[in-house]
Amino acid sequence: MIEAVGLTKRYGDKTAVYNLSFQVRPGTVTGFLGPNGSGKSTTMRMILGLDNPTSGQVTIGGFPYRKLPNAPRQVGALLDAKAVHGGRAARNHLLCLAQLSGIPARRVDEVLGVVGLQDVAGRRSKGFSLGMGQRLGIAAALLGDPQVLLFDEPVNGLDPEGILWVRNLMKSLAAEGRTVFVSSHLMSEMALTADHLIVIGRGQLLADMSVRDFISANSADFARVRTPDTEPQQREKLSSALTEAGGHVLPEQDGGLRVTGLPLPRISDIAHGSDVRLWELSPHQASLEEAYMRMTQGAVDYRSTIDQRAGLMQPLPPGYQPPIPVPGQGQPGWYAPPPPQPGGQPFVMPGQPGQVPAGPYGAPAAPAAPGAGGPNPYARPAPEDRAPAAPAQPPAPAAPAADLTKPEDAR
Ligand SMILES: Nc1ncnc2c1ncn2[C@@H]1O[C@H](COP(=O)(O)OP(=O)(O)OP(=O)(O)O)[C@@H](O)[C@H]1O
Repeated sequence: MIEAVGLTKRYGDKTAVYNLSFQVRPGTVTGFLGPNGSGKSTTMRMILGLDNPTSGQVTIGGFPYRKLPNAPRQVGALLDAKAVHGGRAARNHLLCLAQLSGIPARRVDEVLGVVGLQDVAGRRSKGFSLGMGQRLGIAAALLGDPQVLLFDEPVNGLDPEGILWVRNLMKSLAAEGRTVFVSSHLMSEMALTADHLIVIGRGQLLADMSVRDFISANSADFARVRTPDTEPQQREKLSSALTEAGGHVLPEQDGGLRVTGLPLPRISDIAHGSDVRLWELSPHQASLEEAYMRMTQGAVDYRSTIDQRAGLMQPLPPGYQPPIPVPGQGQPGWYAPPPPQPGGQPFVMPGQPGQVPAGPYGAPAAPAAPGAGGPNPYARPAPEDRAPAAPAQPPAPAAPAADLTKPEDAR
C-alpha cells in the first residue's frame, strides 16, 4: 500500500502539491487524475524518493522509498519513457537495470516478451517510436516483479492494440494482488481500467472514491425519452407534463428529450397519464470525462481561448439535490445532476464533512491549519484534523535507478 499524509512540495514560490493525504490499496487499479500541472508527476516522484517533500510524508508498505529494503524488487515505475540511454540496445538497457538490482538476466528476456519487444531487443532505443519507448519503460517497471507499480501516463503514444494491452496488463497486475497506481489524461481509458480514483487539482485532493461513485456524484445521470417523430405535439405535451412534475427537460438534437430529476418509472407513468406514446425510455450515465470536466473546471491552469467544454457538459438545473452517493452503490435510480451546494458534494476535503473546495461550487477561503507546511497557497478550506507536522527529512541516500525516472535537479 502507498500512503501519503499531508504531502506538500514547494519549488521556490511555486506550490506543486499541497497537504495531500491518500492511500493506494493493493488489488485494485487506482487512477491518478488531474489537469496539466496539478502535481501528479511531482507526487509520483515523491513516492519514489526522487523529490523530497517540503512537509508531510509518503510511504510504501510503511517505509519511505529510500528506506525500503531492496526497493527495485518491491516497487517498479514508469515515469518518463524517454529517460533511457538511447545508444544502448533495449536488452542491454534492461540488463544494466537488472544487474544494478541483482535481478537475474533471464528476467530481462521474460519482460521483453511480456511487452512484445523481443524481436527488437537488439536495437538501440533511440530509434524506437514513442509507443516502443513506452513498452520499454513498462518492461523496466516490471523487471523486479514488484508488488507496487506506478505508471505515469503509460498509454501515451500507444496504438489501440497497445492501449488494450496496457489496460489488460494493469488489471491483471491488480488481480494478482499488486498495488497499481496509474496516471492518465485519457478518461475513456481510465473508465475502463481503474476501479478507484484519486483526483487532484492545483496540488490538492479533489476526490478519492470509486470510479462509479465519482461519475455518479459528479454528473447527471439522466433518462432519454423519445416520442413518435411524426407527432411533434406529443413531445411538447410530454415535456410540459414532466416539467410540471418537477423534472428538468432538455431537448436533444435528434428530437429526443434528456430528463433529469425523475426516476424512470415516474416518467413512464407521466407519459401514460398524459396519453403520450413513447418510442424510447432509457437510463443513461454520464461519462467519466463529463464527470471529470465538471469536477476540475475550477482547477484548470492551462485552457485554450477556444473552450470546447460547452458542448460536452449538460447545464445544471438549479436547486437539485440528489442523495449523497452510497460508497460502492452510487445513486441507483436517481436521474439528477449534482447539487451546487455542500452536502451532496463528493469532493469534500479531508476532515471537513460537507465542506466544498473551490471550483464550480466553491467554498469560501479559510486560513490554513498549522502543520501543513505553511499557509495554503490557494486559500482553500483547511482541514481541522490534518496530518501532524512532517518530520524532518532524513539525509538523502543515493537516488534510485536514474533510467526509471528523472530526478528533481535534472528537470
Ligand atoms: N523541478 C521543478 N521546479 C519548479 N517547478 C516544478 C518542478 N517540477 C514541477 N514543477 C511545477 O509543479 C507543478 C506540478 O507539476 P507536475 O509535473 O507535477 O504536474 P502534472 O500533474 O504531472 O502535469 P502534467 O499532467 O502536465 O504532466 C507545475 O506547475 C510545474 O511547473
